[in-house]
Amino acid sequence: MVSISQPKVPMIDMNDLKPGSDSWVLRCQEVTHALEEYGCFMAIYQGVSKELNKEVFDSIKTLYKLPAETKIKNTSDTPLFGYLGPTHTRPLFESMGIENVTSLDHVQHFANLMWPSGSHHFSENINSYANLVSELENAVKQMVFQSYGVEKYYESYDKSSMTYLLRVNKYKPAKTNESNIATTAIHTDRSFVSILSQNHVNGLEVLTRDDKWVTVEFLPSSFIVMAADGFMAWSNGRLRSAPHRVMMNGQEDRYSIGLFTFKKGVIEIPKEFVDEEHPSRFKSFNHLEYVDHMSKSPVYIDERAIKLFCGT
Ligand SMILES: O=C(O)CCC(=O)C(=O)O
Ligand SMILES: [Fe+2]
Repeated sequence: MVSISQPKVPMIDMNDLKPGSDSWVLRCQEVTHALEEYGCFMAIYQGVSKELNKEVFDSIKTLYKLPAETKIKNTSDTPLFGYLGPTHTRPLFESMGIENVTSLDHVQHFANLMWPSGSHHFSENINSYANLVSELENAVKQMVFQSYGVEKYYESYDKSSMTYLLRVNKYKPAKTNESNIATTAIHTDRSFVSILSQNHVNGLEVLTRDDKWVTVEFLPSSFIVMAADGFMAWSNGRLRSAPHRVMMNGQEDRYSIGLFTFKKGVIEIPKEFVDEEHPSRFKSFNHLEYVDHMSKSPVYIDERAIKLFCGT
């Protein structure tokens, strides 16, 4: 019998890593290689306990039961960072955003808008979840910087140098007469790094270098780590900002959570990345200006956006 193996995104165990240990050094290479080849990998990471994970997903289900007039109170100065309701072109999708989610005050502000008379442990849970996932994000950045020999720049990308947006998404199953393709359009993320998790319903697909769609089959305690436009440009194109989309095929609601990170201020392309063999492909740019510009005039939603904004 001929078995055709489906391509899969690489899986990397990100537990118990101490900078400098043998397993850290090995993982640095695996992480960087995965982000260069696929633009993403599946991180097995037990930093978020099963209990916290369950509470967070349960509270998101409750959040989406709120009436539309409450959900639209989730607004932002940056278009696309607040509530997005179902539209004609995207009838299955709803999304809400919590900016500066690593700060408890900001999550409480969001929770007070949604539940003026109290919200149990929503803020504490979401804030802990975001901070725990941000540890994974920081380890990934540190590993990539280290494996490229530019660790001296890591300090400018540590937690205090980034801002963290949490988006919680709900996808309804497609009815038989609805196209399931249009759940989300093919895009790359405007962030530096994106880290995604989901309930038990699959749907995320990533485009490989040879133009094949890979369905991500999440495992327990797993997160998809993606290099996004900011990280790709920082690396002068060494890392891939992976095009992806969501397709709903089953009969159940899908909930996903994305932690999107943005550099406060300018992303400088390290001079070490530019030489005769690797000509400069991107100019230094202000990351939040890029995000703001692209959300106000979204000419492109894939990797052409960053090339248009700061490509050389
Ligand atoms: O829901 C997902 O798995 C992906 C969401 C996504 O691509 C995004 O919010 O940018
Ligand atoms: Fe995305």
